[in-house]
Amino acid sequence: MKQNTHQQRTDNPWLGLMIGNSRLHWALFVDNTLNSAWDTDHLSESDMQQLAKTNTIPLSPSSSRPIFLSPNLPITLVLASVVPSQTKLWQTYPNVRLITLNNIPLKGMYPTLGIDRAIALYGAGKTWGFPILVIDAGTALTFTGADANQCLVGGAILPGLSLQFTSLGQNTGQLPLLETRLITSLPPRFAMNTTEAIQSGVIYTLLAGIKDFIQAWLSLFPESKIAITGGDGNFFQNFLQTHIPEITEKLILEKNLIFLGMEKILIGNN
Ligand SMILES: Nc1ncnc2c1ncn2[C@@H]1O[C@H](COP(=O)(O)OP(=O)(O)OP(=O)(O)O)[C@@H](O)[C@H]1O
Ligand SMILES: CC(C)(CO)[C@@H](O)C(=O)NCCC(=O)O
Ligand SMILES: [K+]
Repeated sequence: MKQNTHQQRTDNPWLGLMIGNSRLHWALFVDNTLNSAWDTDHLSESDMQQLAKTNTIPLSPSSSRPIFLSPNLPITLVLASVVPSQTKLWQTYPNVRLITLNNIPLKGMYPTLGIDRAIALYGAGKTWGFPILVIDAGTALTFTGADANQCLVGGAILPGLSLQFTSLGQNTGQLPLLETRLITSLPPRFAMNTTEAIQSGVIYTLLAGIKDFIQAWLSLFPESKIAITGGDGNFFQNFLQTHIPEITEKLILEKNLIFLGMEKILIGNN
């Protein structure tokens, strides 16, 4: 039966790796359950040499509990990547399974759709039901929606929070480079200093844009849930709750959405 083949595939521990544009996102699954998730920088040259030589992955969720991987029976690495140059580096690893759009049971996808968007969308729909809208607040901020038939409706891509600060900081003579993690409260809308003026412009414009996309989505699919993920997911969820309290009950923050999606894809019951 289908059930058994699934169990064979998923009962052993496996490591999920999502190669994002800024960093690597990892998750360890043990007994079909997400055991731990963590982020690292992209791997260095020497890390990659170690991987090629020993088939061990020089990373661990915590230094006190390293993952020791036997070269004879390497842990399955379930890989998805939006950075083609990084994908290639992992092809030396013997037990790697690359997830591509072909593995995702969504209809109507276009060929260049980002695999992270497709996995997160599928994971969210399988978890909270279709139709669904996913907001991924990462390096890029994306909206990706699917209808009740698990068919891609489409979405939008714009520079994420840090990238907006970076583009101002790096492409102007006088503007400082602001750090997202230092922002703990909303700035005044009409700011009287440079730092808060940048924060106001970027944050209120992003919030207004997100609100507008959510409202446009809900006018098409009033019963839809909206899942938020990505490095800035917390940030936006907090502010959206105060900004548009009426959608609070529809908003779901799930930091590990990409890994929920990988798990659903491995289980394979469409
Ligand atoms: N330690 C961190 N390093 C980098 N970005 C961080 C960190 N903590 C929070 N962030 C925020 O996360 C955002 C990047 O999100 P994320 O890590 O999801 O991006 P990513 O690696 O490009 O993944 P994706 O490709 O899925 O967007 C940045 O805008 C930044 O504000
Ligand atoms: C939009 C990003 C950068 C978000 O990580 C990624 O999904 C990507 O590279 N997408 C390809 C283009 C598209 O999704 O239409
Ligand atoms: K990205």
